[in-house]
Amino acid sequence: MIEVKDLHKTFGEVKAVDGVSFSARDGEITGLLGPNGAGKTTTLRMLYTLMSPDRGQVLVDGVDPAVDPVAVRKRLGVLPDAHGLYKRLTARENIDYFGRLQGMDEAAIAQQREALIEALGMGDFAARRTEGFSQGQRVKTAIARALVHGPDHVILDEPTNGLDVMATRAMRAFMRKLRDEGKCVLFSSHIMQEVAALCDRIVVIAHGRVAADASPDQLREQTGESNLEDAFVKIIGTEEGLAA
Ligand SMILES: Nc1ncnc2c1ncn2[C@@H]1O[C@H](COP(=O)(O)OP(=O)(O)OP(=O)(O)O)[C@@H](O)[C@H]1O
Repeated sequence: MIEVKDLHKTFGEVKAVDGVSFSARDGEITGLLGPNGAGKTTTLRMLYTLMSPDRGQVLVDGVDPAVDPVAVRKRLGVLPDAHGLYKRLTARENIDYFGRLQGMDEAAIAQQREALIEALGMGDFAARRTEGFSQGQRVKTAIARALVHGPDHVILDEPTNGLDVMATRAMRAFMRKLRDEGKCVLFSSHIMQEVAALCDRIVVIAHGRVAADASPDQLREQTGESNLEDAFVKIIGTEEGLAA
């Protein structure tokens, strides 16, 4: 379980995250939905130990990354907003390298890597250098790399950004599979349909604050809108920055 308590982060004049609290449970997909610039990426970065909060606390299975960042990183698989693949390495080599960084032995790396290549449909390009990969191929490689050590929790920053319809469907199916394995899946998106299609729980973020935190059904109920898209617009107060 991932818990976020009263997180704050300011960059100069910009209050990027202004008191965000929520929980993401194991065996559920939690979506952070918000318009461009709402503070989603900054929140996730504090969660996966890339950035420290000015104030507030993150707990991953009760462990605070400010106290034990290595223990937290072992529990997390992270697809960051910039995928940063090593372009001279093949997809397989990129995955293996991360397994070694996690201290795994070669047999375990090979087994996990091939299972992920199969699950993500990467067989056609796994032996190629990542230089020149399409967006979908890059995202898949970055996800396989993030999951090679078998983390309990998965954090994905805009996982379907730039993917075509087929790749998006495959990514959604993969996220459901992770959820059904009991993992805690937390992802960010500014695409309402995405969140509506996938999430057990939706945390709506606007201007660095949580504007709503509920299941899709509860959101419909709370707003009195049967259509989730209308419910989101009502909660956020504007359609700006949200893609249907
Ligand atoms: N390193 C930084 N330095 C200065 N400002 C930043 C930095 N990171 C984020 N910001 C600002 O903080 C605010 C929140 O940005 P953030 O990237 O968290 O939003 P987001 O919800 O992920 O948006 P998007 O959907 O566009 O990716 C924005 O105004 C952004 O310009």
